[in-house]
Amino acid sequence: MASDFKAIPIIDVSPLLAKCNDPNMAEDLGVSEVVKQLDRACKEAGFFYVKGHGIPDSLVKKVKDVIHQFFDLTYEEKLKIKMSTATGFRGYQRIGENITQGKPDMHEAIDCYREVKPGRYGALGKPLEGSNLWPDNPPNFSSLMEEYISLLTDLARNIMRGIALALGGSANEFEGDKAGDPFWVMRLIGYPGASDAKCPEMPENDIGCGAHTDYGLLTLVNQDDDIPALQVRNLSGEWIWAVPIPGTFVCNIGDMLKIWSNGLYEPTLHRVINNSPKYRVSVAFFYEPNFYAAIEPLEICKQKTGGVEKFGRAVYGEHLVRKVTTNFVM
Ligand SMILES: N=C(N)NCCCC[C@H](N)C(=O)O
Ligand SMILES: O=C(O)CCC(=O)C(=O)O
Ligand SMILES: [Fe+2]
Repeated sequence: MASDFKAIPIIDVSPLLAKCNDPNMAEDLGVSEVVKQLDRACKEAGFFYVKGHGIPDSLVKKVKDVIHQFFDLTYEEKLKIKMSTATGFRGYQRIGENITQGKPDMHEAIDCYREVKPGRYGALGKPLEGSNLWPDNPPNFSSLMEEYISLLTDLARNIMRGIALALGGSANEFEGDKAGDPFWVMRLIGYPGASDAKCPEMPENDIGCGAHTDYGLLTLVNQDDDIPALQVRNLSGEWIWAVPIPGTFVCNIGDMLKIWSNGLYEPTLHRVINNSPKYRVSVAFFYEPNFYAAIEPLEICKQKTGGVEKFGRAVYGEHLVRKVTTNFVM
């Protein structure tokens, strides 16, 4: 968050996607143009919309439709897939159970993580061990989400190739032991409206999700059309709306990219306030480093920022587990 941006840029990533498996992609003019836009967006806002992403519109909509259907169920039904420490923090959490900056958030959600088999990440990964809990209805809920996760993982990996070039690295900078085996997190979130029947006591301007930054590399948000609710804070502290733009994902960078880029790119504070009378859903997909990735400033970024490391070393999985295990009252 390094500027007083008033609007969030829209980037057509199709030229990047067309060339992202070409070993000479960095020399392509179309790719260079996208890379320039990514660099600017990451420096100035930490947020950007992507269009030309190739994810079918029908899937993007379908995913939100089934989530609306789920949140319309009674608490009793929803609690059949209740999240707990025993489920590896996977599953359904009620309104007010997620805590941000010490205050309960006015949202409900299903949290999902990449599967963690027992022992896979040793003692550190133990709290997240388990498989995701999916609703029974519709019967294709889980296959729909799995298809979505697979497509978004590929898309995020390709956008990260553009970001790697923007930082002056090779396109594969984040492959291998950095994010070649990416962890992922997905939150299916529902925010009651200002006078929603599900939450009649909710006042206006109540916080759907308090101000925070995301934890990993790159987040892709698929939000309901027609309901502005996501806000991003600029340098002066003004909250800039990330209004829904049909056909796009809202993307933002996470905490680990700040370290890898030695502060060239910083995650931006954002929050959610649903003042519309309508119930809003969003799907936040978090593309993250390898669970055990050791994050320290990349040499190329250090050189561009005075040669001194601005941040100490972090392990992504430690950062994630610390957040997840302190996010809830259950
Ligand atoms: N996996 C991610 N990034 N989730 C974002 C949730 C942010 C709210 C959370 N209570 C917090 O305080 O971090
Ligand atoms: O619902 C949204 O638009 C964004 C949610 C968010 O910022 C998050 O879950 O990290
Ligand atoms: Fe977020």
